[in-house]
Parts: sequence; C-alpha cells; structure tokens
Amino acid sequence: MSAEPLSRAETEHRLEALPGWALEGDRITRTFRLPSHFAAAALTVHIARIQEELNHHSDLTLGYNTVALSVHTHDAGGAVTEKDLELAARVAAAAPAHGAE
Ligand SMILES: C[C@H](O)[C@H](O)[C@H]1CNC2=NC(N)=NC(=O)C2=N1
Repeated sequence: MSAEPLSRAETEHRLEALPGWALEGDRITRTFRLPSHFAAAALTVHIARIQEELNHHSDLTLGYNTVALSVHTHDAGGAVTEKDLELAARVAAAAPAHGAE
C-alpha cells in the first residue's frame, strides 16, 4: 500500500466515507463512545490486534468510556497516507460490535 502523502483535499474527501473521523493538523482522528469502561478497554485490545496485522499504529487513548485514535504515517514524514485510511476503515468496521458510537 502506498505511503505517499495525501493532500488535505484528498484526505477530506476520503473521510466523507468515514463518519466521525476528522483531519486534525496532520493526523486523522476519531473518538468512540462505549457503553462501559470495560467495553472501551476491550475495543482498545481489538484495535491493537488490527494495528499489528497492518503494522500501522495509532496513538490510542482509553478514557472512562471512550477510545480516541489519532494517526498519521511516520514513514511519510508524519503525513496522512492510504495506510492511515486503511486503519480507520478497519477500526470503523470493528467498533460497532463493541457497542461503540
Ligand atoms: C518498522 C515498522 O514497520 C514501522 O516503524 C511501522 C510501524 N508502525 C507504523 N505506524 C505508523 N502510524 N506509521 C508508520 O510509519 C509505521 N511504521
């Protein structure tokens, strides 16, 4: 998968297909709200498995009942690439089964 930086316009366009995700600076971000702290913790473990599968890792923050992700591609100098969008899509597909909003 390409690790070429995407333009802001292209990133914004691609995020239209990823509800709740935003471009903040040079990262894409999303905060999920979960029904409980344990559900939030379980989602972080699931995300960690996805990240290991993709070899692509976000900054992941566990709150009382939230999971926040912030990611860009270090190998592209800290820009958003296809790898970030692939991770976002995989996490977006996994989150609902955990009761995430
Ligand atoms: C050596 C290892 O494959 C690289 O450091 C991977 C690991 N996870 C990564 N995660 C992110 N977000 N960006 C990277 O460039 C990256 N590179």
